Amino acid sequence: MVALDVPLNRLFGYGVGDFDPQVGQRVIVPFGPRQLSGVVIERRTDAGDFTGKTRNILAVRDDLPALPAATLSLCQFVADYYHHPMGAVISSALPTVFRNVPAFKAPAPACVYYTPDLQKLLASIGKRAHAQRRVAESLALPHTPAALRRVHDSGVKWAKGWLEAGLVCTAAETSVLAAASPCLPLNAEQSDAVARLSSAQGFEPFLLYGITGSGKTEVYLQTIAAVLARGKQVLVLIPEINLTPQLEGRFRARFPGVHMACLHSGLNDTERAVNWLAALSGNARIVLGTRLAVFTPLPQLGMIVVDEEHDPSFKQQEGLRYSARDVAVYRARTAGVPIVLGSATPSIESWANARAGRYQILQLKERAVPGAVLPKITLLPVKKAGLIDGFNRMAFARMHEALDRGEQVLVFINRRGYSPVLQCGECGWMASCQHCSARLVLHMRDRRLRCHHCGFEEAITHACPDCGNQDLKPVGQGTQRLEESLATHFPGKMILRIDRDSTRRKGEMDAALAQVHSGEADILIGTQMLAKGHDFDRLNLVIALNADTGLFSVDFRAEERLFALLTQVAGRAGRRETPGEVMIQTAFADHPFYHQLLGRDYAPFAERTLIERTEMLLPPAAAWALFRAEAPEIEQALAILKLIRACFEQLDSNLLQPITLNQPVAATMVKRAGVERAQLLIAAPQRAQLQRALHQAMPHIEVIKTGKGRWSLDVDPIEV
Ligand SMILES: Nc1ncnc2c1ncn2[C@@H]1O[C@H](COP(=O)(O)OP(=O)(O)OP(=O)(O)O)[C@@H](O)[C@H]1O
Ligand SMILES: [Zn+2]
Repeated sequence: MVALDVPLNRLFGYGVGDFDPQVGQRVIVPFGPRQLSGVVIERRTDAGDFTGKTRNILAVRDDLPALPAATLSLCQFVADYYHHPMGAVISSALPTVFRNVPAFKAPAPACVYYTPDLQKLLASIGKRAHAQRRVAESLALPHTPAALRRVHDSGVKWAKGWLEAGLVCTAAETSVLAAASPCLPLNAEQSDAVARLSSAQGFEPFLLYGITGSGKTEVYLQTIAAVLARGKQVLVLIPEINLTPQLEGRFRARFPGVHMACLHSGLNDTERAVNWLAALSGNARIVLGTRLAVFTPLPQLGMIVVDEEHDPSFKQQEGLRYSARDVAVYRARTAGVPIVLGSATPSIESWANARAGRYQILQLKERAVPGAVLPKITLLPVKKAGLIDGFNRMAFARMHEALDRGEQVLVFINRRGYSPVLQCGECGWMASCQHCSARLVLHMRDRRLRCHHCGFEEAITHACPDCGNQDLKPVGQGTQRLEESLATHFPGKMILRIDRDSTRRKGEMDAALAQVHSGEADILIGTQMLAKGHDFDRLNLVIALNADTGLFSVDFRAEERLFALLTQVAGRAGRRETPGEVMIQTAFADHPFYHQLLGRDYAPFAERTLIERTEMLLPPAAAWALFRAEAPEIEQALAILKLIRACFEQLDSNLLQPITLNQPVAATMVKRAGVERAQLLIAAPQRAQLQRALHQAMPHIEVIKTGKGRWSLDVDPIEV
């Protein structure tokens, strides 16, 4: 029986022919007129049902060793829990190259070049051959071919020449032992955490609840050292943001002799496949990756770390809608290994688990750098009259002071583009997307109006299409407008805007961060990309604009997210000896949310939120499944959901009894990318009850005729 990535929720039977495929092996099979790559899930000796028309497999691919049973059963759990076809789950768990029919040819293993005697090497190079001398000097430290090419285009060619001349050596990338960055002497809380984590036996889930800058990373590093010393592999999951290089650097510096494999979207398909195979073979001892890495086979898994466990990017929002954090916890349990979920603002789900005693709490209450304290938070009222280009006067005053002291300032606004609305001053018309129920965002630099939901764009209109008025005004501000106005208020200061538009191309983010670290940049304007995880030395003042937008959302998780985001943003300030200050501009200074934020203590907020959720029967006090449907017309989408709802109504009464069946409703943003959307929420007090009902209902739901529409299921949705 073979699992194939086709939209049918079943396995497919094939004959073995002349092959001897093992369970977990990759095979090529005929499927209609096509050939597909699949994975053997089961071998049956009773050919009973399959004689006659059964076709044979065409090939067994040995580019991929058979997947271990643990990986197959993890995929099976995910397929069952998220109600997704097994073939599709396996396919998404595998690196892309193994989803294709052709065999994957792994490139020769990367080596590094270095010189044992730099003086001798330099002596062999002409004084004026500056480029060659530069490459030679770089070889004092081991360089991979790719790194050498960055030094100079001909770097590798020259290194090969010197290799032949005996002036340069090569070594396998992993065997080079540079000096490890020293372990920091831990404070009492950190060493308690490391002690408890490294002595954990079997499945033990921990919540590492530590304020920003409390040295959670150092706790991971020293715990990982202990796990590696026992000969085990470690899986480290991090959110889908541009933090990987920084974190990767810290890990590599600490464990220079250890083979570490990264798995994230910054790698090409070949690199991913090579790293993944290194994990599977056991060669890679540390796997550091984003969401998808949770499926990486690790034969000697000894511990799982989920950093910033509250981050929404751990949940995939399309196709296989899994939560990598939840899957990681399941994986740790079946593998019988400890798992640590780290955050300054744990998800309310994990908070509830810790409160219920299911997770052990390890708390870090102090900032790690001696003398560093949490920043002071001030709320600045936004009264229209008093604002200068959107800023309270006080904010400007503080910015001047900080810049005069030679420090950096971060202005945080979670909105890219120039302004979110282009409006006609006469009739009130606003530029909207033709395909979505959304406004078009003005991008001044390239004079375009863009939809941030579907990617639609058009040239800026110069006259109102409704009344012909030529006075169209940008309303509200985004990062680009902020950049423009700050440039006039702070002439001569280097302003660096970091958002998705300014870092689209490869290397742009690294270059920007380098400018922050070198101190070149004075004012940073950033969206949430810059809010998380970065460790800057000279940043003591953070100003957050427009935070209120998260406060009045229909999504019950909006406050939780805003708290996490503002805590992260605030956490960038004052990470060294100088105390930081955070100013949040708000029109709702009396809102209980801000009171709790001012307390800089997440616990009271989490407690209040958990009580509210329990009273209102919201997750985690209930289990949710959300069916979404989309169709050209909203009525069609609603009709599909009515049919789905009917499948639940027909369940046995004991299955149906604990279930709350809501009515299908239009989505908050009805139209998106040209289709209209609706949703149907199914709830139950417990996950198991919800799962039983889903398992009974799904076979009926899968055969519903959907006409021009389609539906999808999101178990444990994080956006509603
Ligand atoms: N025991 C220690 N003594 C001195 N400095 C430390 C210690 N532990 C960590 N640090 C330093 O403190 C700073 C913050 O640590 P780290 O980045 O690990 O914090 P974090 O808890 O992961 O923060 P965040 O949640 O904001 O990402 C780093 O510069 C780190 O080198
Ligand atoms: Zn659109």
